[in-house]
Amino acid sequence: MKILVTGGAGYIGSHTCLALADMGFEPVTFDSLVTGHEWAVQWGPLEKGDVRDQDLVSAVLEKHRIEAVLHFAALSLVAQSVAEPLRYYDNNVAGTLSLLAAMKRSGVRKLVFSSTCAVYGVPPSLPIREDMPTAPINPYGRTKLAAENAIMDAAQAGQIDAVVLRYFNAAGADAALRIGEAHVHESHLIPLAVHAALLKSEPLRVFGTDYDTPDGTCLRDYIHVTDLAQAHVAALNFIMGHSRGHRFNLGTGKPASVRQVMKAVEAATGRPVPHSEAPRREGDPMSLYAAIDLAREKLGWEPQHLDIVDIVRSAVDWDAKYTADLAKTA
Ligand SMILES: NC(=O)c1ccc[n+]([C@@H]2O[C@H](COP(=O)([O-])OP(=O)(O)OC[C@H]3O[C@@H](n4cnc5c(N)ncnc54)[C@H](O)[C@@H]3O)[C@@H](O)[C@H]2O)c1
Ligand SMILES: O=c1ccn([C@@H]2O[C@H](COP(=O)(O)OP(=O)(O)O[C@H]3O[C@H](CO)[C@@H](O)[C@H](O)[C@H]3O)[C@@H](O)[C@H]2O)c(=O)[nH]1
Repeated sequence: MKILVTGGAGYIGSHTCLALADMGFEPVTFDSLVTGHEWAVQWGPLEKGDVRDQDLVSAVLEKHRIEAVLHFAALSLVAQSVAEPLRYYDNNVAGTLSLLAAMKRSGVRKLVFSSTCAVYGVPPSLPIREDMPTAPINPYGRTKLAAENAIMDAAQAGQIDAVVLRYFNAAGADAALRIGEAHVHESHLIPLAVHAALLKSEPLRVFGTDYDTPDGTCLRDYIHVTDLAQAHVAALNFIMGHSRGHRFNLGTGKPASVRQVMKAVEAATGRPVPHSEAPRREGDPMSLYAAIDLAREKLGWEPQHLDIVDIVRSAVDWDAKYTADLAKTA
């Protein structure tokens, strides 16, 4: 079965292509390479293009006789979305609407969408369940919620069948290190902390040390990218046998603070993480971690990587491999 993976040249999309191929699916990546990498597309063809190009998406759906779409393609950095909101609305909301129109034109009904825990904003209680109110506090989260709403309304109207996956913080890399996180403008905590420990970058800035959390820093739910990829395969199998719209959280359910992540990086690298304390970052909720009972029950999915040190170690191993590869090609 051929699956279109928009954003398949990106971090989570490429790991999902790997998981799809392992399970006998044929992933076809559709990606503009705005933040993705051609080298990450290893398990099927790459069709270069922008999801907002409706004619092209429709032609690709028909050329490959695609049966379902996994839609990862998006801009996804909170701080960048605060600075460039219209670029985010255009890419993430107009992009999703255009994709939905192309699917309708080409008769493809099944969709799995990458959403985010950022749609919850500041949750009323923890852990976060899917039926809690959505009230995103940054433009990125609002674009993802707008796209979700369009998808769920189309599903409610019987036009598509869709699974919306709200992931928490993706981290780590493929165990065989074939692919991993390689954002050109890196802003994520784990890779930045690893680079700081290895003295490849400036000291880490800890954004906010006065939150009402056990150690004053933000809590997040770091989920291994391979567990996320497996969840997409489970979601695809689920939606092939179900109709209408469904939403699931994907996390570990276990929170880690910024300081705990720094300790994990120290354990994984054997080096301290040089850092400074900085003001809170605009758009950051204090604590986000998931209730994952629904995904367990309906998708039959269970995260396998629960130890933050193991997750960080996987990121460290990938960083060493990627750095060595870059040095070879330099
Ligand atoms: N990384 C996380 O922790 C996280 C958490 C929650 C949700 N998400 C969501 O998961 C998805 C993937 O995130 P990621 O971390 O792999 O990001 P990424 O930047 O590595 O991957 C995104 C991919 O989409 C492509 N893309 C972007 N806009 C496009 C467009 N208009 N047309 C075609 N291709 C386009 C990029 O080139 C890139 O390959 C995103 O939708 C993001 O919002 C990520
Ligand atoms: O240099 C840094 C970078 C981050 N942080 C903190 O680390 C935590 C995690 O930040 P980051 O790794 O940037 O992830 P998030 O801002 O939580 O966003 C990620 O996780 C979201 C889900 O929570 C996704 O929707 C987004 O796409 C993805 O970028 C936050 O408390 C940040 O304030 C720092 O203290 N210093």
